[in-house]
Amino acid sequence: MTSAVKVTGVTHVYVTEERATLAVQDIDFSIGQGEFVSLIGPSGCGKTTLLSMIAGLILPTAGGVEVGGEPVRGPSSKVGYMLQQDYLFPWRTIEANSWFGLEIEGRLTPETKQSTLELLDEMGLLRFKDYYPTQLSGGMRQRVALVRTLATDPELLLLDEPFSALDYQTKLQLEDLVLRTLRAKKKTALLVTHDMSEAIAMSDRILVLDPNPGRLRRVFDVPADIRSASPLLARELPSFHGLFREVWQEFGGESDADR
Ligand SMILES: Nc1ncnc2c1ncn2[C@@H]1O[C@H](COP(=O)(O)OP(=O)(O)OP(=O)(O)O)[C@@H](O)[C@H]1O
Repeated sequence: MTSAVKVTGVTHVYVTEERATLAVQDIDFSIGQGEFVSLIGPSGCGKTTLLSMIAGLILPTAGGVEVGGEPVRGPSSKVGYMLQQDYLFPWRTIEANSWFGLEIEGRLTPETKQSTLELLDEMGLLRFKDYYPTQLSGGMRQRVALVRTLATDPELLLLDEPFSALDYQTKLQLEDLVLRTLRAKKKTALLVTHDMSEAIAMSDRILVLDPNPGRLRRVFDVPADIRSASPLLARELPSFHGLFREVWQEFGGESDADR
């Protein structure tokens, strides 16, 4: 079966007038169709660099990236991006913000408008369609950003800390909504997060990166009982706590057993 994402021997060096920075080196991994994978690691280990290469925003210095079996040579409508900030246009209504990606791709038709309204309905936002972003809460705005990302029907979603600016309760609710939606639509997702609990609660697999330069340190498979639970209930399972300890130790943390 073709991988949804294939990263092979990828290295990226940022070159400026002052210096060259080896951001990531010799990274290999693939993501299966419909799989949800998280990328975690200390600040500066190259998470955003990797996402940018998969999105086709920057090119690898060495190695290659494939999405849906085709080499990535630039941005593509196969890939959707959701970020920490929602980047909604304040002068556009929620409905018009939701269409934005379709408009840019020249795909705004009565049918795609209708399917966007259906997505707004799925996210519990239909009655706010004529509101403006400033009239919505942070969690609602991120739900609009999710609708805008899904409206173009990408195969792959790149999620760069989309929950990190939200309060804890809203974050858990949105994690649940995003996971249910992506599973139902059989989308492939790669999430960058600093939150180990979030990575464990949402993912099928977790990739841990080392910094300076960014390298793949370890891959964790998330047990089936966690994967079949909601992100909220997953956090109560004994296997969740076991995996949390293992990942924590990988980062150099201590457990009670070490003391
Ligand atoms: N545009 C750029 N020009 C030069 N160096 C860069 C650029 N972007 C990132 N870097 C460097 O590349 C390395 C990896 O950065 P990157 O932003 O990918 O890490 P990250 O893991 O996403 O960090 P964080 O968790 O803090 O967001 C860092 O050393 C960073 O300083």
